[in-house]
Amino acid sequence: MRIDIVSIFPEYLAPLRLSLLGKAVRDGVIDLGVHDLRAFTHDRHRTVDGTPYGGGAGMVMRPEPWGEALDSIMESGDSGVRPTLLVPTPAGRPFDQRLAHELAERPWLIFACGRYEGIDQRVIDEYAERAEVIPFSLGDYVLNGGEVAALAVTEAVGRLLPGVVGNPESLVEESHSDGLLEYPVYTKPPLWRGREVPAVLLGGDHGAITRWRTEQSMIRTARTRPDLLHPSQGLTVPGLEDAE
Ligand SMILES: Nc1c(O)cccc1[N+](=O)[O-]
Repeated sequence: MRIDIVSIFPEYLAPLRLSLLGKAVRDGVIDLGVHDLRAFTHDRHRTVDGTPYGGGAGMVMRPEPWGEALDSIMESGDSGVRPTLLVPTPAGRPFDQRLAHELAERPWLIFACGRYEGIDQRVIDEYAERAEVIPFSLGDYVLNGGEVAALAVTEAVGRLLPGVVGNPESLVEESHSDGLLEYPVYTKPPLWRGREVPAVLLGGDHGAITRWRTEQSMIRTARTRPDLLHPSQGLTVPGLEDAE
């Protein structure tokens, strides 16, 4: 998978060179390109923004540098491959594990990280003809720009690619992989500050352990994210009032 990220703060994306994703980049599983939008300006001040038409507070990112940056990136790619242009924005499709899996199937992701009040809409409209454009949101809160969202989505997608995480099994039992939140986990020591590990996990009865974990996932989901439980699932959550 090729991933290109355009930002006025390219150093914000440095964490992508660390840990598992950094290894995936070094191993060539991910072909990562980080691009400074200001490299596509031509004035002394390297201007990337302008006052908004129609008035209002803040600044809007001008279309010209974006056009030059995205043209340059797209022209450097395989003309037979249609990229997916991801635009982090509060006005976008909520990002979730389903979208992560969808994006993990794409050959080429390009992130356009906006700042200020956002990117001139004509940029989005222009590239809708040449790419699959997906404005997306990490959540209903305000960030200063799209870089944090690009980091999060790159990690969520990158870790799904073959060869990135050591044990693919670990991708199966995770929060949201089966529509439920993951169960609580424990490791040594068996007793810590007077707190014991649930006995079922020490008993070696794998059937009982699986049942306990499923029950804990449903209880945790019902408590924390009841919106993930759909009546059609027919899930009955064990008595919440006496759950451990
Ligand atoms: N929420 C937000 C923002 O305020 C600015 C850029 C991107 C996002 N987001 O992806 O959620």
